[in-house]
Amino acid sequence: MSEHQYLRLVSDILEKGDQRHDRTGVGTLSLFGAMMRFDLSKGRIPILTTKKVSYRLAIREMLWFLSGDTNIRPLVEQGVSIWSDWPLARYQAETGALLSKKEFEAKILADTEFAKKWGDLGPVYGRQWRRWQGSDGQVYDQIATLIETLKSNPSSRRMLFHGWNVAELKDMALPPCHMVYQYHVTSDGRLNSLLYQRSADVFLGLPFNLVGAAALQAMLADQAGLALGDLVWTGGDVHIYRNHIDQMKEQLAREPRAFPRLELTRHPNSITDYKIEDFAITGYDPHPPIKGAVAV
Ligand SMILES: Nc1nc(=O)c2c([nH]1)NC[C@@H]1CN(c3ccc(C(=O)N[C@@H](CCC(=O)O)C(=O)O)cc3)CN21
Ligand SMILES: O=c1ccn([C@H]2C[C@H](O)[C@@H](COP(=O)(O)O)O2)c(=O)[nH]1
Repeated sequence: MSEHQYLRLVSDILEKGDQRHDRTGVGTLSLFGAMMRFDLSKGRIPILTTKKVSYRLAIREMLWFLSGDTNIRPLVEQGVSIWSDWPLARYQAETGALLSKKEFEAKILADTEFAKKWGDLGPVYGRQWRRWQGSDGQVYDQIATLIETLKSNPSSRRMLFHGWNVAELKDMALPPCHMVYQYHVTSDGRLNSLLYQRSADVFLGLPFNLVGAAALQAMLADQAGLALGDLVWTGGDVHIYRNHIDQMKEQLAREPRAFPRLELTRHPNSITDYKIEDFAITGYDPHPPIKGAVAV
């Protein structure tokens, strides 16, 4: 029930992973189907300790999803660059301009019209979670419905939200990876969650996804007046990019430490009112960071 699960998954992939070509051209080692379970009930949050994880970026990303926004501008304003490569690639492909990521981000910040035109990722996570456009003409806020159900009918088996809106996939910069989140309330009032991730970049993406899912679970429990239970993570195509193999071996050689604690220091009335300052993480004592390039 700890970081050893992640490290075991890494060594399984390195040992038994299928060598595959992938969309990005980088190539991966991949296994299909994996599960991990983290106990959040004692106040611990799964932020990996075998490398330093920039967990604030992952929480900021989750708050951005919850805001319903799909433009990178508010992320860039907060110093979060993890989504900038995809709009930049589109800008370069469509205009032939050769800007660095830094130059592109500076233009996104300086020019609102430019940001509107080039900074949007299409109808990705935030759009589907908060404003799913139904074929009946109605707009559905899946997060609001989830919180209502957690409060009014916690034994429901229908508490989930989904990002895979088939009709809108073609307009997304990337189709959702962490695509279904399901919730469950135990008879003694603990909130469990299960995240299904169809595709997982085990070195760069997965550590962020675990932090995001745990932060979201903590906010939902706070909104619904519930305690925390387990976070179950399950992955489909679970892969290590070829240019991350050395980094993963280095990480495997490190001894994991205890996960840090998460406490929400404020209890806003709405899921959209949380701020990064509300997340108090204590006791995080990671090994040094390990760098790796993201496959675009
Ligand atoms: N190939 C790929 N992997 C991903 O994990 C991923 C995508 N693409 N596309 C969409 C988002 C963007 N995500 C990303 C992108 C970059 C980092 C990254 O570079 N992380 C570094 C440094 C972050 C920083 O400090 O700025 C890390 O060491 O965690 C992480 C997640 C997750 N997703
Ligand atoms: O939150 C995220 C977002 C993306 N990823 C990874 C998983 C894959 O390596 C790429 C997406 O490429 P696809 O070809 O669409 O699968 O991004 C992640 O791990 N976590």
